[in-house]
Amino acid sequence: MQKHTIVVCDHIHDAGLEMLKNDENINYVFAADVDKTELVEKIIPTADVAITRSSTDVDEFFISHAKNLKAVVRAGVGVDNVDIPGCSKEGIIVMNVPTANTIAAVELTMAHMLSCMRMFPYSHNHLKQERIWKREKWYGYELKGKKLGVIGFGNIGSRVAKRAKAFEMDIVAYDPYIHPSKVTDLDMTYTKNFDDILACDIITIHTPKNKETIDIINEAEIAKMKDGVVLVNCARGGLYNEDALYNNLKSGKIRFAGIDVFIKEPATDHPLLDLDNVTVSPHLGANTYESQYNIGTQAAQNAIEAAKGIAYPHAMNLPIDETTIPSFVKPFLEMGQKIGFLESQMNKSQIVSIKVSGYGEIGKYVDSLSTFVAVGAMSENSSDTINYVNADFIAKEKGIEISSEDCGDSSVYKNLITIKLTTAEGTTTISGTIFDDNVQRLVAIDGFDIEVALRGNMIMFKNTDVPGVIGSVGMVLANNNVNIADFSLARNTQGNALAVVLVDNAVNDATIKELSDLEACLSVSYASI
Ligand SMILES: NC(=O)c1ccc[n+]([C@@H]2O[C@H](COP(=O)([O-])OP(=O)(O)OC[C@H]3O[C@@H](n4cnc5c(N)ncnc54)[C@H](O)[C@@H]3O)[C@@H](O)[C@H]2O)c1
Ligand SMILES: O=C(O)CC[C@@H](O)C(=O)O
Repeated sequence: MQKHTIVVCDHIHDAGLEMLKNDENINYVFAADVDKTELVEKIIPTADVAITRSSTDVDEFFISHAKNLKAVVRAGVGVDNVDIPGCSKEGIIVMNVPTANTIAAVELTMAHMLSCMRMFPYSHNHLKQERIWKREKWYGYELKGKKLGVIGFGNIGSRVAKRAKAFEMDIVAYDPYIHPSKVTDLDMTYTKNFDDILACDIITIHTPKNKETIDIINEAEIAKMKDGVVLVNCARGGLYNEDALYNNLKSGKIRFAGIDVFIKEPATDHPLLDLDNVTVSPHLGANTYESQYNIGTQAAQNAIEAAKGIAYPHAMNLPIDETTIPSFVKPFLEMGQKIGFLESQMNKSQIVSIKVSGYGEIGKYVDSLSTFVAVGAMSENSSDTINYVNADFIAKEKGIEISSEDCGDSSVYKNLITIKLTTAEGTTTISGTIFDDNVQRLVAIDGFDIEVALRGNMIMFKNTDVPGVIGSVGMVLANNNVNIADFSLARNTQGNALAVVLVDNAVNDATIKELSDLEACLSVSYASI
């Protein structure tokens, strides 16, 4: 397999860096400490995939130097510093890591809210820095009984609301893009009237930053608020207009504000820092060890999968209109691409055709699905950079016939996809489904009914169904220091059997050859997902 270059543009957890270092197919470049202009001009042109955080803007300058780039992995949630339309134009997939830092941001929001109510950092400094013990100076307010307005009730907003409820606050949530029951089921108030938010004692915001949400709180909105209102922003700078925030903190209309994010960061010179009714933090919402470990490892895993063409988890600019497809379709697209990738490793030869069949509701989406399968199948052995934009075109150029079929209802599974890959050497057919808990499972391989996970290092061993084969396979693997993680077996009516063995580490060609020399072996293939 050719080596893929992954450039890490900002700091991520060491565990993620280790994953990149340890993958023999990845050429890993750590560029977090490189000056940003140098990064873009000298390093980005070599990148197949870039991992970024909020310190690296993926803007016109960046994109114009990204000559080989297949994907950008934003190691975090917010993609407001990524030019998504610009990336789409160049066929660059943008992915984020959506929930890994949710709890960290939720807990920081609670910390700001409590600090605002009790002026905690100020009383702390008074005693610690100035050595003054003046209890009468530090009267605060309680959260209990106060109305909390939550703007944006997604991963973070909804969890802030739950924690605030534990403090016996009354919650009012504004989010026009969710079903009201998401709020009302929690015994909280859902509103479509923004004025209900403005009437709250404390307001916290948890929306993305976009045209609709920039300045969502400005002078006019603040004028409608209660005197002495408290505002918290741990989402993005500029959702509350910064000038309006400053003026109204200064006048006392806003009693206190808790701010983690600024329009321009680093914000070491910001006027808000001069006020003594603000608690600030330098964009620390994601800064817990737990969150950084989760983000770093997930970003690395997603970047590796994207670099190899296996999958693009959490892609935000897929070549389909996501508003027109039901949510159950996206995991099937991702699984289709992985199956295509798996089959091209099991059946290594010139691809002749790919046929995609969909059973159940998924049958309506087989055309989109076939593009994803083609990306997976062609990525393994192609010198071209294959993406969703050029996959069909490159397939045609290579003479690969791609077809798809809506097969109507599935007899056993609600939705099922079957992918048949034909190469100059033969045909491989694999079926897969997604179980309710969003788990991808292969359910048939070359006519054998077998249920296996679609991940890791997989050995597919076909044999005549005679005693002692499992032991011999286990022995060969043990002798070669290969540890078995999972072993699934299936038999057919022709007296043959298939074993799918998941192993902990990569398997070399010599070990596969030893397995193929076993007497009962009909065929053996190895794939790494
Ligand atoms: N400070 C930090 O370090 C930090 C860490 C993580 C996330 N964030 C930021 O927090 C914000 C929320 O993240 P999340 O993970 O909860 O995202 P999310 O996508 O789960 O939730 C966002 C919610 O906002 C709602 N929304 C969108 N437009 C809206 C509008 N105009 N009015 C009201 N609601 C609207 C959406 O419907 C959604 O429910 C993002 O801006 C993210 O970048 C900051
Ligand atoms: O740490 C970062 O890069 C930003 C974290 C956070 O704002 C996010 O959007 O995930």
